Amino acid sequence: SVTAQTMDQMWDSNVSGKENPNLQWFKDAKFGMFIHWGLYSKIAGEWNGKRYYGSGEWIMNQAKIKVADYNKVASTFNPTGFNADEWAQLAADAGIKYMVITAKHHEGFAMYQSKVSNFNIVDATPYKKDPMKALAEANRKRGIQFGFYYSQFQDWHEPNGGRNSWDFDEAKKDYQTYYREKAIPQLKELLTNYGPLGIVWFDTPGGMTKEQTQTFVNELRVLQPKTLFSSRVGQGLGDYKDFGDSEVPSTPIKGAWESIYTHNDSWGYIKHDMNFKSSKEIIQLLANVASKGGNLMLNVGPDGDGKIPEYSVKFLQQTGKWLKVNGESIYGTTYGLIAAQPWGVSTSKPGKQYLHVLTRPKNGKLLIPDFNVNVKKVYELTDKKELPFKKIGKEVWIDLPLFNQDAVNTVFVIEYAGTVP
Ligand SMILES: C[C@@H]1O[C@@H](Oc2ccc([N+](=O)[O-])cc2)[C@@H](O)[C@H](O)[C@@H]1O
Repeated sequence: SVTAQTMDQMWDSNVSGKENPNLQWFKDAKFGMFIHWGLYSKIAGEWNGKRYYGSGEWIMNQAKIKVADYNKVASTFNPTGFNADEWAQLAADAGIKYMVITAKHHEGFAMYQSKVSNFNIVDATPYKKDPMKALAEANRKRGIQFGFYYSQFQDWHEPNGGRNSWDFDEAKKDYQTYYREKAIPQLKELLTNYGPLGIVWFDTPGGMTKEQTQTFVNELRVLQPKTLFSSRVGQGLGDYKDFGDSEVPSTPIKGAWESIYTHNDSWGYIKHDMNFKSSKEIIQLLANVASKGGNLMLNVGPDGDGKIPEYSVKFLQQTGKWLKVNGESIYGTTYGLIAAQPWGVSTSKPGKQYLHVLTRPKNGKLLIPDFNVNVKKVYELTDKKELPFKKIGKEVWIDLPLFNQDAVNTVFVIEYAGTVP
């Protein structure tokens, strides 16, 4: 049988140990959209004719671009192609239940109207509009939870912000001044001006002691007590755990957690990175993450004109088509009680195991080597057609119907009585 690791075995788990009561929607959601969008989206991975690879949102750091030069990018940033309903509708069509977008990334530029710093999309660009107002509304209309990513420590625009060591001497920085004068007031704007937020997604803590982080968290939580804080707030004060980038735990994990993945190889838009994951890869990744009890938040990187790349649109819509008929085997499930097998993985609901057959056994005979419970019936999820099965000791053998070999994920349901040992 399957044993799940519990959170407190993880270093940065929620030290209070008591789970945030507002986590259920998150745990049932299973599938989220991450959006990295900023000035780096216009730079698109090329600076002074030189192409950069990896994470496009790091180009200011990779190319050691001076703040004075980087500011100029804002003066030509004009995403007239941005359409909030288009983005939220894509999320809905893809079967996505929550969206988290970068309000401010390490570059320090606010992708919303900020009274705290004029280095923002309304005051520093010809665009002069706040896209986050419309995006929050467009998601709310579709019942999609909405949240912001905020780089609380790294800010390469600010003399006292973290980690711009090519303009400023890191050792001379007073991070507390930056937190007090920019990060905290901006986070308060985000928790005040865009309606109820499902999530604040913090990234890479730094420059604060445990006590200072506790004060920081308390000061923000009072604004929206229900909002979930991601684990990268640091010091174990988050509500759910985020694994490293493009990382899935090897075994099931109890508690709320999330795997985050790029759709190609970059979070921010890079025009020369076409290595997009197919819908087959996305659907199988989602099943894999769900089988271990977690959420998948898949990223898209819109370009400088506010358009989501066509391959992201195409492959997400295809993923949505699969979820429309198979969503029962993902949404609201918990980790599978049948360990990963050569044919695929499992997810759970009370008295049910969903078998995600990613690779059809050549002879059509599917083996569950260790499932010593009273199996009541087995059927295919989509057409509910019952299938013959036999129990031999603790083994369960299922005769699979013919289905096309390159089907990305065909789901069968086992209904059983009793508890899986
Ligand atoms: C989602 C990503 O998060 C961070 O990168 C990290 C942060 C932490 C880890 N980690 O803990 O493994 C890995 C990449 C950012 O630097 C990056 O630009 C992107 O936003």
